[in-house]
Amino acid sequence: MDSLTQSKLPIINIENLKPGTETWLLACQKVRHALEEYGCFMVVSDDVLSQDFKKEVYANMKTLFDLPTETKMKNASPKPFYGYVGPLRMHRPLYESMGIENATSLDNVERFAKLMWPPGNDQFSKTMHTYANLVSKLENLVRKMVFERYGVEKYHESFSESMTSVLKTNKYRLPKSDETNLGVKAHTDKAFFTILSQNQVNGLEVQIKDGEWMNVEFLPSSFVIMATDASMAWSNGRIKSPLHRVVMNGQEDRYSISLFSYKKGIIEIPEELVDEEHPPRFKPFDHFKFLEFYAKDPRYPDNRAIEAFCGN
Ligand SMILES: O=C(O)CCC(=O)C(=O)O
Ligand SMILES: [Fe+2]
Repeated sequence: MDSLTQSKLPIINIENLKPGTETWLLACQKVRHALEEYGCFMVVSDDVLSQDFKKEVYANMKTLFDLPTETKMKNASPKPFYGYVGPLRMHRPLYESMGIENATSLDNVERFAKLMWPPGNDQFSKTMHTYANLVSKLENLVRKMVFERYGVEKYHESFSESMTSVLKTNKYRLPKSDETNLGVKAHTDKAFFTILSQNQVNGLEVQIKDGEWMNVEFLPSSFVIMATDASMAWSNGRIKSPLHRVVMNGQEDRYSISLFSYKKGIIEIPEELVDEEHPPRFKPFDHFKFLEFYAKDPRYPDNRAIEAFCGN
């Protein structure tokens, strides 16, 4: 049941894509296919994430997680999973994470940096702000491709206007000999899309079929784009929200960054995606209320959460 498979995630080239061109149309087709089949895919782009810049991002992240726990705990937020999440000795000893809300605004990153390093940390702020903007642009591009491929591009602009995001930085330390090597247990994400990168240490596994886990080998300068419960519901069940987990088998600590995009307010299921063959599976739902619902009752780490919240 729990076997690991060697197949690879689809890799989609997004460099120099221009809407309306043949290559754009082909890429949109591949994106939709990958999201329906796997719920995720990889993009490789040295333009978006050069090796030098990636080194800088992950070096800054290490300085953040090296801060004392009391300092990291100052990053609190009323929004679930936005603030500091520390390791849990019994259930999740290896993992900690730190969210920077709306890191696409330099002011927000500077405010965060002042909290961590009074009176601030210019290098950290500039680097993470630049990173957040690069991945946020990528998220917007992918979302545009998805909307277009489903024939609902007319909703993309207004949808984008109410998007917001959190840059969630994650650290997984190496397990001691008597500890579990499970970094994060199997779950589906609750954002709209997740855009993931990592340092050089692999560990992400995605369930591609029932019981079959695939080890994701990140290529240099790559991101994994992952669909979520919210994008699955938006697509009236066409897009897959993949179960994934992190398992630490390497020799070094693993760092990763998840950009979680959220829509402020209600997510409507486009009427174009509902027909006789595809009866409506979900009611319109408030994205942040869904996140709160899940946080209060995390009984279902998988997509049963969205079914319970707004399933028909
Ligand atoms: O670290 C990773 O690769 C995955 C992180 C993750 O699953 C999450 O942030 O939801
Ligand atoms: Fe996740």
